[in-house]
Amino acid sequence: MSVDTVLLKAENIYKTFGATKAVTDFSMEIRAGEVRGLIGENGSGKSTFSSVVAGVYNKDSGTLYVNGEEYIPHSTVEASAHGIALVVQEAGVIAGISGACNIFLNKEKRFEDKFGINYRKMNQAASEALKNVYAEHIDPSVQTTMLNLEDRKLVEIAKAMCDNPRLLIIDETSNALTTRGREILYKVIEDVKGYGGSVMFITHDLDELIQVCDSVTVMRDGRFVATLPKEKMVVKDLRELMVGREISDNYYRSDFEKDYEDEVVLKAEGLVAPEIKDVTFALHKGEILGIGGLSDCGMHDLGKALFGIEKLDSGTVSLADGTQITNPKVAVEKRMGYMSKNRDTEAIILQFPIDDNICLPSLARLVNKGIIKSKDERELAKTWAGKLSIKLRSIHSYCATLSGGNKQKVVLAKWLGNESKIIIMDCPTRGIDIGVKEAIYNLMQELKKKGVSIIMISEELAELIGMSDRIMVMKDYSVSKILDRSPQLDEKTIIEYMI
Ligand SMILES: Nc1ncnc2c1ncn2[C@@H]1O[C@H](COP(=O)(O)OP(=O)(O)OP(=O)(O)O)[C@@H](O)[C@H]1O
Repeated sequence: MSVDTVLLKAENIYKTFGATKAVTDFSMEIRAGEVRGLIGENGSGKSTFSSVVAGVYNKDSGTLYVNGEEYIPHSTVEASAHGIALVVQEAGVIAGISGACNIFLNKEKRFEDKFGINYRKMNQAASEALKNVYAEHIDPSVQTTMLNLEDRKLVEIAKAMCDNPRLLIIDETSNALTTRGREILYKVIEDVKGYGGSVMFITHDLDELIQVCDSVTVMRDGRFVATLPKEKMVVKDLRELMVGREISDNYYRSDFEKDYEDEVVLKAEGLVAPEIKDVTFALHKGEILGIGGLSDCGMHDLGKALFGIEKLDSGTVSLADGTQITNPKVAVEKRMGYMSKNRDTEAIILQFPIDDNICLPSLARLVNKGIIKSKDERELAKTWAGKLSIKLRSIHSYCATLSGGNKQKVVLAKWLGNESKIIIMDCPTRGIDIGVKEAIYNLMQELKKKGVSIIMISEELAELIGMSDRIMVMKDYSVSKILDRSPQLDEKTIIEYMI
């Protein structure tokens, strides 16, 4: 197929959800062999459009063409039959069944013999599919619930790639991956290009976008804004096209003097768990303590342990008043908050309304004479949804109807609404657009000024350097170094202690 062939053409696509106009009069074309970025603010319609192309949603109107022929997918199975595969933003695998069963979902017939499905053959083929996406370390017979977030994503990528799709759609996946996972994803994209296929790549990371994509289409409020070739992909211009206003280049802190109190609010002493080795540190009032390292260095488990979710083999997490955090109930009572990296499964309840999610940690505070007035609940939820500019149709809508970035804002609203004094944020700006990122960093500084202490676990070195008072670098499940905020602190220094 020539690179001039238009593989996908979308003409005047409309998609609404009730009163929400998710995609409006949107048109674009992707050529064979092209890697096209698709960017836009949270809620601008990227996932909805890609889901229409991948057969998840029916469009309201407009026309899709694949290789010049009209294409009307009614399901992902039909889309897959047309060579279109989607890797979704969050949980894309089915829990409770093996990686192999996920990879060959709806394709089980391929392994049928006179005795039924031959799972040995299916596992063999799944091993091959995983190998093709550089993920041979995953055992395809293992249930996906046993795998970590990255490996679940790799199973999903293997599923999408198993029949060499003509168009691979990757919706905001890199932020669930480690550096190694991202390298794998980029190799897969190169492979698709190599056989003449195309990729639609959705990301909020503009540096990654420029590195990976040949061209980019910008969406705003469900509409087409522009398509730019690689040579015109400049971060500043892209930000402005997305947001429709100028965004400052430097949204991190500019102060470097010690700017937190001596008072210790949380002490972790000799923490030991399967993936934590003898971790000891103190968190101070008004401090942003960054925790960085390679994704499997133990920092995500540490976040859980500090909130009492992960059981410790030994060691203690204690607060200034002597309370030991042994479970999340005590943590919430003591005004601690925890934002999990696994948003859809651990941080919010998708099938609950937005207001219920926001109010969940605050219920004890909302009780008045044994009852919770729905007016109080609504007010609390509305206040925080407003402060964080959550893009929603109604405060009673289910969280499942929100775009990824807006779900992340609900998680934050939940802990701010409870007036948390200590917040553990695991990858707080994951899936967040550039405008909201700026707002979250400003909010962190405001919280700090009010004496709130923040533990920010992050895989983004720029974010750690830009926002932390101190950075605790972890390696092989233990603390390798604690670095003070300084204008001289650079990524290279942190990396030296990480690897
Ligand atoms: N299933 C649904 N039901 C109702 N509204 C929905 C549904 N899915 C998406 N929306 C709404 O459609 C709009 C576009 O959402 P979409 O998920 O496409 O945005 P996005 O650009 O992918 O955002 P993000 O970068 O945050 O992932 C949002 O207002 C969202 O709340």
